[in-house]
Amino acid sequence: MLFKGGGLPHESLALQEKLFGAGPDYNFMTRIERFKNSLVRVQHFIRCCARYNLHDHADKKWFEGVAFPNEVSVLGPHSGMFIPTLKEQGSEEQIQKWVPQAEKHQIMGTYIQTELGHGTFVRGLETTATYDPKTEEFILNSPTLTSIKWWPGGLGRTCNFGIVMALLYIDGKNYGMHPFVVQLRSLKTHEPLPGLTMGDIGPKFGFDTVDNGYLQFNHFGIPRENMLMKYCQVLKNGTYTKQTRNPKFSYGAMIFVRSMVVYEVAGQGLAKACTIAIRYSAIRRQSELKKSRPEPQILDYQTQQYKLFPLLALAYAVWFTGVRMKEIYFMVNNEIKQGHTERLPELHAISSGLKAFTTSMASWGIERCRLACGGHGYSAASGLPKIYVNATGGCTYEGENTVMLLQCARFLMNIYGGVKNGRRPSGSVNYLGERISSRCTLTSEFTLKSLADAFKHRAARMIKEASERLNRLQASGNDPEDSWNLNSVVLTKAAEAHCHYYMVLVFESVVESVEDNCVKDILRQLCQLLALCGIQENSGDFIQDGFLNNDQLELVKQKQLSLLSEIRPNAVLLVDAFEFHDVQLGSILGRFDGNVYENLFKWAKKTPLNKPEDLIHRLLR
Ligand SMILES: CCCCCCCCCCCCCCCCCC(=O)SCCNC(=O)CCNC(=O)[C@H](O)C(C)(C)COP(=O)(O)OP(=O)(O)OC[C@H]1O[C@@H](n2cnc3c(N)ncnc32)[C@H](O)[C@@H]1OP(=O)(O)O
Ligand SMILES: Cc1cc2nc3c(=O)[nH]c(=O)nc-3n(C[C@H](O)[C@H](O)[C@H](O)COP(=O)(O)OP(=O)(O)OC[C@H]3O[C@@H](n4cnc5c(N)ncnc54)[C@H](O)[C@@H]3O)c2cc1C
Repeated sequence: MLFKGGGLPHESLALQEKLFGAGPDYNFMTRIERFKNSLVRVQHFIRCCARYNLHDHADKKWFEGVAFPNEVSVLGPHSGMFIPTLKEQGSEEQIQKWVPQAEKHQIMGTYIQTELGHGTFVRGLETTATYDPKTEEFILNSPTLTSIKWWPGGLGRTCNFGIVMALLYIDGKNYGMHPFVVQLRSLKTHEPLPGLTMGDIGPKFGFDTVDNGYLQFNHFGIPRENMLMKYCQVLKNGTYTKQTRNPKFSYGAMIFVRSMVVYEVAGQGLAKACTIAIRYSAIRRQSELKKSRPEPQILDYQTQQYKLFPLLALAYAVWFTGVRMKEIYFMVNNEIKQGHTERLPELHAISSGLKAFTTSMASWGIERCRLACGGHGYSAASGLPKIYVNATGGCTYEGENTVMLLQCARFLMNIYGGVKNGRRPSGSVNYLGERISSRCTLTSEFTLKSLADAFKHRAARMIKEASERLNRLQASGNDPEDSWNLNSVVLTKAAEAHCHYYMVLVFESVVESVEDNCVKDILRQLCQLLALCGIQENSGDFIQDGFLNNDQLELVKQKQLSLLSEIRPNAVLLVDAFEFHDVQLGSILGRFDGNVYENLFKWAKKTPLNKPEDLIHRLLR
């Protein structure tokens, strides 16, 4: 049970539900059918929560994994953003009023921030909420075309409530972005309320089961009590008060989801893709290794191992890092609730950095898994296209990845600047205060410590150089903003190096904590492979300052190749250990029983194009 903790009982419960275990095939549906099917599942899921007394969020998550395999349902924005924002930004009274209704799904909400003209630049959003002390209302308005809200999940058709991020105006003064609870649709008729123009934004790359929507406000009034008032209040007479706390608290929902995405999206998506590709590679036989011998399993080709085993190692690394990210989020969030906000900047930086780093790696990795499955990987029957289109959304939503790396880099530059002025860093950046050795200690043993040290050296050097380059750009006459932009490629690479080191370190710590020697040895091999591939793929970074020499690089290559053979006997077991049920994988290639060909044939026969259809028949006759 390296992975699951208490998840299995809830998965088994969910699998007993006929609708979840053996529903209609997603691949043969139109977008509208996919959406409707997901809504039917949502309703059934809600009934199951009541029937099985599922209140705990983690328990529901296990259930959801079976109910909505490899897709986001409209419950995602509701339970992942609407409810957490109410809880984090609402006053006690507001929490009492809305959270119980939301948890019982009597109201369904979403998080409404992005606009047609701006997503990344939150300070550039234009929707206004103007307080009118006479009516004690906020008047929400979309003053321009670009201010129309665009993208929120569930907004198009489903949700009847939303948290709207808007600029607060009182007496002509702009107080910045604040969250407002807004009823969007009638609880009786489900029609949009007067003053709101709303709908679905149309088909997308993935996310077929979510009605991402648009919303235009036409001087739409909401009661004063609907501004979430935990950190800032507007009194009846229009007086604005705020606690002397970090103004970025209103960005809390984004930190939460970014922290969850590492595990929920990147970790799960890549682990599923590896399960499919590795199981299939053990079933598929092709070509000859030796003359007049049976065709080998394609997993026996070194090149196939070289494609897949580094991704398997990455899947384990991202999974462990995602679990650690969640722990850090809840720990720091608890500290914040008790008034200790010192670690908020670090939480913002590490969640931004890891969200970007892991979703990019997972997205690239899932596509490599698809390519490694040859022709059948290209078929929807592989399940890989669906996993890819949904997971790759994580590179964009909740902060576009480049922008998130730059946020992480901003923190790293602040910390590095502080170190130069004698401050001691702590937490994930404590290594920036250490003396880092300039020569690599890697030997043919490749201890995990020596590998992690190599990544530490790389990150520290790249952060130092990014900082020095920034200073040089300013010293040569550029203003700070231009210097930042002229240095931004270097900055994103420094942030990636920091995240890469963090991931290797997390993996190393997990290996050290394992007591079973056999499991420990196997995980050590994976961790070594992860690190060695990281060194080889970024070898320029490690050689640039003479840290690693050519002889060591040759050793890296040799060890990488020998690890492929060492991992081969355990490869299928290592993906089985993720314990994904066939329903969760949604893949004929990745079936647990390995019965691929027979099921591919059955599946193809069911495709709607094979059914008698008048128009096609007439056109072809
Ligand atoms: C329990 C389980 C529950 C289930 C969960 C399930 C999760 C699974 C998810 C699957 C489903 C997901 C569905 C998809 C949902 C997508 C929802 C969205 O996209 S919604 C839309 C998402 N949209 C986006 O993500 C938009 C992305 N853009 C942004 O977030 C902001 O515009 C920005 C951060 C880029 C800049 O902000 P700006 O205000 O211009 O700030 P400056 O740059 O000027 O920096 C000034 C200072 O502020 C600091 N600081 C900044 N932020 C924070 C923070 N959060 N905190 C602390 N500090 C922060 C910064 O470091 C700096 O410090 P210093 O150096 O001065 O000391
Ligand atoms: C599937 C999906 C679900 C979503 N769900 C929601 C939701 O529920 N609620 C919601 O409010 N929003 C949602 N969004 C919107 C999402 O949060 C935004 O699309 C995202 O934050 C990116 O912003 P953008 O679209 O403005 O990208 P842009 O900022 O326009 O990005 C375009 C390019 O510009 C670059 N760029 C932009 N700014 C900078 C900069 N400062 N420095 C360097 N490069 C820069 C980016 O790196 C990128 O390459 C969703 C989006 C998707 C795809």
